[in-house]
Amino acid sequence: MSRPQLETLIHLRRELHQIPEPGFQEWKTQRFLLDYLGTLPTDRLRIKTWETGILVKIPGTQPRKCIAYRTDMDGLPINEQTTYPFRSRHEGYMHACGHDLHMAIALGLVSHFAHHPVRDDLLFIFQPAEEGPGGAHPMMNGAPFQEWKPDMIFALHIAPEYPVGTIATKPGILFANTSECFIDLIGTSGHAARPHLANDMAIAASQLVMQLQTVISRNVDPIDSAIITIGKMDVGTKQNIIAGQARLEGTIRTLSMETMHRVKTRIEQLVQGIEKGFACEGSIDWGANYCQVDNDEALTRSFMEWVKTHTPYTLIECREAMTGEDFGYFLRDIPGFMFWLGVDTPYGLHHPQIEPQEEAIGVAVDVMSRYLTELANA
Ligand SMILES: CC(=O)N[C@@H](CCC[C@H](N)C(=O)O)C(=O)O
Repeated sequence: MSRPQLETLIHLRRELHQIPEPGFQEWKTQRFLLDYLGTLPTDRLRIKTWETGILVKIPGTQPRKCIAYRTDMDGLPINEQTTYPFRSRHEGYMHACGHDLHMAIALGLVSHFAHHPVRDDLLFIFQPAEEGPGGAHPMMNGAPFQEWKPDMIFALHIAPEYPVGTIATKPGILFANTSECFIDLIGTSGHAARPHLANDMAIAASQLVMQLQTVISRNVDPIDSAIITIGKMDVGTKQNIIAGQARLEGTIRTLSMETMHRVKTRIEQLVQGIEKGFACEGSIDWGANYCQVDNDEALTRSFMEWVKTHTPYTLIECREAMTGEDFGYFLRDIPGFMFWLGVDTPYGLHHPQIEPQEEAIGVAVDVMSRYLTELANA
């Protein structure tokens, strides 16, 4: 890709970076993407919207199959702390998981194939709500996707830990099963000086958080992997009032559905124990569940070999990660894979200071435009 083409995509990424929006509220993002798509040779593109998402089909010259590429679109509730002059204009929201880069890459690919037709149909999917509550599954059930259902599907995710020019993936499970976990405990509030007349949910919640970690250390096979992270606790109302309620918000990660089931069962038992032990009421809402990202063995192997032999980039066969991705729903039905794209930043995903190297956009468009061309013309 030429320097001016890369500059255009970097500009698009910076514009998108300034308007991060929560899942299923990506209306400005959708408008921005549609406006850019409108500048491309529109006689070559078929465009449909679904909620805040977009599907773009580029009909092939002699189609035998349809090949899809997917990007996510949503931002995260994080107060940005980067050094960028183009920081988020949406107070309290940030593209801290690379979805701004992911979208710029997808736009680069649409632009490329709008000007360079291939034999098979191509479908570009701009999917809302990856961070939650999950847009992939409902989008797949929607009419536009059903009408244009692809035969293969691919996606990438930025990887802070790898240098620019690195592609990392593996056949089989790449990302974990996930389930959100919201636990409410209801007791009785009261005066700080009269604890015997109240039922303190600060104590109950603290004990529960500690007990939850024993599920990982004592109920999961140590050769297997699982995580329970409680990322948020909301307890009580004031320092001198005994807390009558507590809410724990977290996420569970496992490498199999069986382990997910076991972990959830143990959490339910522990919450029942807290109810008995503290004479309170407990309830659990499992929120959004994502199935594992399970890369197709043969397609992934042949892509890895192709990167090694046909590109100047570094290919790493990585280990699975406990990250979640609702792209797993696409891969449950359609063969394909996801890979990591090196963006070389010391700050991890979801960090308020993450500043991915934008040159990686060029690497991704180069790799995927060449790979999709080869598949679509084979
Ligand atoms: C790539 C990435 O960071 N994905 C998120 C997916 C979150 C799923 C859901 N909201 C949950 O928290 O379980 C991740 O946190 O791994």
